Amino acid sequence: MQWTPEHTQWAEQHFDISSTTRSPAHKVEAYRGHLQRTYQYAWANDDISALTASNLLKKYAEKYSGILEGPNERALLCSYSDSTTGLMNGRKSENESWQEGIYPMNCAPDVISVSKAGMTAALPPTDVSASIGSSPGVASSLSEPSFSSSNCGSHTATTLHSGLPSQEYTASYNGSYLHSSYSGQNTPALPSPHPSPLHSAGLLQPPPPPAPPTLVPSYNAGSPNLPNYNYPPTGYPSQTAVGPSYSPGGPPPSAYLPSGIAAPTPLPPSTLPGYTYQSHNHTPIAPTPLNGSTSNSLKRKAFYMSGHEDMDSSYGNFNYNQQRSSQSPMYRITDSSVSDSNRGNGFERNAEASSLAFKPTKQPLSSDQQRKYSMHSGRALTPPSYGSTKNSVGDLRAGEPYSKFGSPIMSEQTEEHRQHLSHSLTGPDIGTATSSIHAAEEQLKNSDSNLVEMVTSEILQQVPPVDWSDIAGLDMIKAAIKEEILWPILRPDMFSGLATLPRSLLLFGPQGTGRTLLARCMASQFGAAFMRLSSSSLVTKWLGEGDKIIQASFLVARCRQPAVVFISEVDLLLSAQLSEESPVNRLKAELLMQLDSILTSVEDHVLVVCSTNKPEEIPESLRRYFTKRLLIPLPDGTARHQIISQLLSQNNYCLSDKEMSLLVQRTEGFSGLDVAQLCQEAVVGPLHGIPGADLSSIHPSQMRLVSYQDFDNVFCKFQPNISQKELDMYTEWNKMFGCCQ
Ligand SMILES: Nc1ncnc2c1ncn2[C@@H]1O[C@H](COP(=O)(O)OP(=O)(O)OP(=O)(O)O)[C@@H](O)[C@H]1O
Repeated sequence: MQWTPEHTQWAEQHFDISSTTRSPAHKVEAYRGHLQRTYQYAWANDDISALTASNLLKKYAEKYSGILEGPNERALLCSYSDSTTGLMNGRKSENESWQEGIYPMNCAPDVISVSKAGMTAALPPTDVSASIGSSPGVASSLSEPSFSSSNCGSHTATTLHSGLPSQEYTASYNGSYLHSSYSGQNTPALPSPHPSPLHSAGLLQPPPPPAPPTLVPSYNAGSPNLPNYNYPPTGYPSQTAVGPSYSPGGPPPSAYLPSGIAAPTPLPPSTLPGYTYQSHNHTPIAPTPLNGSTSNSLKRKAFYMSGHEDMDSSYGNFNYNQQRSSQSPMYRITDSSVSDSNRGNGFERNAEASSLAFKPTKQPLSSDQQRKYSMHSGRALTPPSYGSTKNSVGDLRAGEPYSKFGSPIMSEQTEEHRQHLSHSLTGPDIGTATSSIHAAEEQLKNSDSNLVEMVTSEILQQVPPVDWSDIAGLDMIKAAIKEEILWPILRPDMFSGLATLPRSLLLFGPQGTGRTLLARCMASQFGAAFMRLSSSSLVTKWLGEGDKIIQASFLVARCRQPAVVFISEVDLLLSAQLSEESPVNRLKAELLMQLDSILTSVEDHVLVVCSTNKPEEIPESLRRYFTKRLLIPLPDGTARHQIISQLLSQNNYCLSDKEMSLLVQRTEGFSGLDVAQLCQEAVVGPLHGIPGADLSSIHPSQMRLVSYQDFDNVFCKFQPNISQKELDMYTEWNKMFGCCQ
């Protein structure tokens, strides 16, 4: 239809558009003017009838006059701005402060560049249905394919947004930055086929590609001591770019593809020069609290199953080998005095063995090593401990008597930790966390010192840090953990929409599939203390004082927070089969009490990770204690290949591609642990047949290479330990109660 002067007259009868002042007293007029222009724009450019346009104008004039004249005028303006005008054409009011406060793209690049991981705050309305506790990041990343014309995103676009025309600005474009609560008011979607003037003017261009991540948590870059640390790069392509979730005028270049939340990257340590995270003034838009983790999971699955090679660099398979900063505390293993075997690639059996809880013969690490590990694992993303009094503390590290305990702070790290904390925790968090620590310290002082000492030496683990790349396969699980556990805890300010932070996690599935590795990895990523409680030890060896041990462990965890408490075989403690007289009930009651307090506490930074291979034993009423329940399956072919390659890379071997494929085939149904043990048996094959006397003098280079025959010889010792029936049971349980199908 044609624009005629009558239209202007009509509008003038409805709005006073003469005011040009911006004083608060004229805000109503200014805003009305804005609305009028906005609607004119849409009206003049769309095929709607004059009558419809008039009705709409009238309707919104009434609606907005109510808003504008209300007591919370400013807030309401902010809340509704994008959902109406944004939907129209993306234009904003000339009112500067309104623009600053609202326009999300101003802050998105900042947030993105800070996270270096492609986290977008944009959540299209299509995703607002998911649940609290589910990751907005997932939603954002999975819904991004509305830019379906892009090479990387197209595969998901068709499945997830098939209803949306590609290469077009749809209503979801402008609304996509809104938290669901912003769109509570029904707004007519008057699609504008025209790009925003800001776009046209080039004011909303995607930011330049962010600098390559420099704070990626890995620690062997360039270290000559860790030549075999990482998996072959093929499985873990590097992160190429992150970008905002829009692209004016057409499909974004692939480098700007919205790629969702990438691997959590350590928050920049305070020591990094030029770090300006705290300095930007934009408040990130609260991501949408999601309902329905299932939909998330399905999206994630679709994402992963539809050729994620193109995109995984910015998602689950973030390559930690890239661009490591020597200044990041995660990479500070430069001291050659720590042997390779202690560097912790997750495949180090000695390290594994040394981490068994309650093992009295465990050799504690030397104090030097302890300090190194605490430096590495303890300062990755957030400080392992902090407090107000420098030098007021003893360290709860292994072997230190309780009498030395005053506070969990390692004195020389205190200041740095506090600075870290100011980056990772914001606002009141800092105060509350510190006060929570002090409270825990007081309690600990009144506890049985022998018990505390036992806990700090046996349960508080001094194990090498674990990187995501140490864990073969499990891409979806790793992505879910990063998005739904790590990020919300690391950046609570960005996840304020979540009613509760996910603080407890149940990893269920067959044994030996890497659940402990995952828990250790989480601790490493958090820079958290890692505490490992073995339920079987608690209910056997420590039954008499098991409840006190649990209590003391959580107390120490609070003192050492951030901390990850890992409880293996938790079904033994929570089983529905326990008789009323069973002494295990005391342990169960104590554990539930501790879980309750962790779940309800806003100040504690303690994550509880439990594992079980009998999830069905956990009574229904207790399932709720686990905010997330993730099935950790047997490794698939690719993961088995990675495990074998990784383990063999520490030896001289000779296997053709065909033989390797055969090994992968023959290990079908094996757990990761089975595969690891098979390799360990096979690699000693060349030693067989060498006379004992010669063994002491033989040089490694004189040994024959490990061959397929060595594997063949030991295969008979290994059988898949798990039946198809059990696997089906896990799948069923996962379907009913799991969070990641
Ligand atoms: N996905 C994996 N990637 C690499 N190694 C793995 C993986 N899964 C298992 N392993 C190997 O198996 C060993 C045991 O793994 P882990 O202890 O984490 O399993 P788990 O599920 O906790 O088993 P359990 O419950 O029996 O203790 C690891 O040290 C590692 O060598």
